[in-house]
Formats: sequence, C-alpha cells, structure tokens
Amino acid sequence: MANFTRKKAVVVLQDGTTFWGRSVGLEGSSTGEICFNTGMTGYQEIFTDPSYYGQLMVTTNAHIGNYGVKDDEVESDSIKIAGLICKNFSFDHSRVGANNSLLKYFEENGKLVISDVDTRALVRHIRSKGAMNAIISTETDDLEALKALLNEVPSMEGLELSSKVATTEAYYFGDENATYKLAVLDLGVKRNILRHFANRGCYMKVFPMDTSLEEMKAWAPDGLFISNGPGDPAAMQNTVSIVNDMVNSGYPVFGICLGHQLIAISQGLNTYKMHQGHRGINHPVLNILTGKGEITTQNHGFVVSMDAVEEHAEIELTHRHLNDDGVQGIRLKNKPVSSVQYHPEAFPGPHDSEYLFDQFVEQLKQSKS
Ligand SMILES: NC(=O)CC[C@H](N)C(=O)O
Repeated sequence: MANFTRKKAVVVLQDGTTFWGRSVGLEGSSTGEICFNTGMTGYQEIFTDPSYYGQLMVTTNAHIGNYGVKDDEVESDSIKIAGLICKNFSFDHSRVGANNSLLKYFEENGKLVISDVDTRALVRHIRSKGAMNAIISTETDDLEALKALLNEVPSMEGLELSSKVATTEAYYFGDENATYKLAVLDLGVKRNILRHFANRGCYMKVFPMDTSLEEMKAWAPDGLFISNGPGDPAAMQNTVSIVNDMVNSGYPVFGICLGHQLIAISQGLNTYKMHQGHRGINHPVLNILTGKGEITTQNHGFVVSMDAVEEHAEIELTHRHLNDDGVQGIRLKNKPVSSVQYHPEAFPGPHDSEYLFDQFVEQLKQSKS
C-alpha cells in the first residue's frame, strides 16, 4: 500500500520533539515510555513480551512484518507493547508457516502502529536525551492537545506494572510426570523461560505474584524461580518481602531480569533507572566465573547499582556487561541463589546463555538427591 493512501501520524516526545509518519491499521492515540530494540529479527516475540508492558516500541530493523506472525512464536497471549513505531511496515508477508499478517495481528490486539518514521533520527534522539514518555497518534495533529494528554502519563520510575500482566490464578506448565517440580513466581513471565525448564525435565506451577512462600511450599517443589516482568522493581516492596522469604528458604532459587533485580533489592542492594535501557539481541556479557564472553538478549530499563554489589559480604558478582560494565548477574555466597539481568531464554536472540538453565536444573537435581 502506498504511503499517500495512508493518514499522517505523529510521535510527540515529552521534551516536545515531534516525528512524523503514517498510520498503519487502527486509528487512535497511545502513550507510554518510548524505547527502542535493535534486534534484526524476532519482532513477534518482542511485541508479546510482558516486560514491555506500558512501552512504545521503536524498532531499528529496516523491515517489520515481512515474515508475518506464527501462533506458537509468542511470549504471552497478546501484544504487550503500548504501540509500535517503525520505518518500513510490510503489508505483505512471505513465510512458510505464518498464520497471520502483522497488520491483522495488531488490529486483533487493538494496538496502534505507525510507520514511515525516521527511526534512525528518533533513536539517536532518545539515546542521547534518555528515556522519556511519548504519545503516538493517527487521529489528530493537534500537538497541544497531544502534549496535554502526554503530561498526564506517569513516569516509568516508581511504577509497579507486574500486576497488569501476571497471572491471577495459578496454572501448570510442562509434563506432570517430569523429574523436577519448579514453583514459578509470575511477575510477567516469558513463555520461553517455561519452555526451557520444561525441556529440561521440570514440571511447573506458575503462581500469582502475591503468593506466599508457604503456599508455594505446600506444592512440594524442588526449587523456586522468580520471573521477568515490567515496571520499576523499587516500587514492589510487597514482592520483595516474598522474594526475601524465597531467598532464605533453603531451596535453589533462580531469577531472571525483574526477578534478578528483586533478589538484589531483597539483599539490601539498590536499583536505578538507566539513562537508556538495554534492548536488543547482541549485548556482550562476561561470565566472571569462567572468563568466557556470551552474546545475550536484553530488555531492561533499570539496573542493580554496582557500588553496593562490590561491598556486599554475601553477594558475588558473576556477570558484567562489556559495553557499560553494569551488573548482569549475581549469586549468593552461602545460599543456592543466583540471578541474571539478561535473558538466557532468548526468543528472540542467541543461545549462548542456555547453560544457566542447565546449571539451575543441576542444582535442583542435587537438592532432590
Ligand atoms: N525484562 C524485564 O524483566 C525487565 C525488568 C524491569 N522492568 C526493567 O525494565 O529493568
């Protein structure tokens, strides 16, 4: 479909900067924190990742939609981003196995897309100015009205968002005759994390985020997992107290991303909002314990502060980011507890870090025997 048949659309940033594009699909306006993902592939997995709830996503890949969507390549049951901003949106797709077009997928999910935006300039702008809120609109070019709406949007800092995406009822995942039982505290879990554990002999019960350790123990698990999720970990004091109980339970505990941040906070460490988050599939991380590098998938806007980690008597730094030296993994010195900031489950992304699932399942094996 040629551009001239599509309506004008606009991105207005909190600092007043505007970028123009074209409407794709549904009409409307949407707000959120603007962020960008540099991955060259895996758009469906990114759009359905619950950790992106409340964020407007700018994709830097040149083409979005060209391979359609496929039912089983989801990280949750729906699109979780607040809206998509891209350069070239493909109205046609070509792929054996695709069940749907990306256009229809966004329409069915009631989410906005705008294309033909100068995403290189937009990304350079938000990269240098830092994370901020934005509004996208395909229905009005009244910038003052859009700015007024934008002013009502709360900052990501201080927002608890897991309750918007986490399950409210416990459910099971995997084969009930599997070797290990793993209790998952759901803060917005990506499905590929559950798939990785299921492939390694784990049967999981995924618990709502307000579940106490006692309730998890009543299911007689062999270990505990704390999931990824959206929002600011510092705004989750109730969850921190559950996580603290989990850390002190004696069970093997593993946490990914938000789960990692909450384990850190439960041990008295701090998190802070990054100038610009890490979102992509080529982030280099050093495993300090082995000296090996790994290329990782990342999606985080908050990070654990390094100073306190280095001074902490009980915590050992296990992974660090090779671009900005940030904390990427920790373990407790005297407890079977470890966590990483990045996404070893990938989807999308490289498989370098899958060994972390093997290591945790080995811990489950040891604690069971
Ligand atoms: N993927 C995640 O779990 C993200 C954690 C947290 N919401 C952050 O942005 O840092």
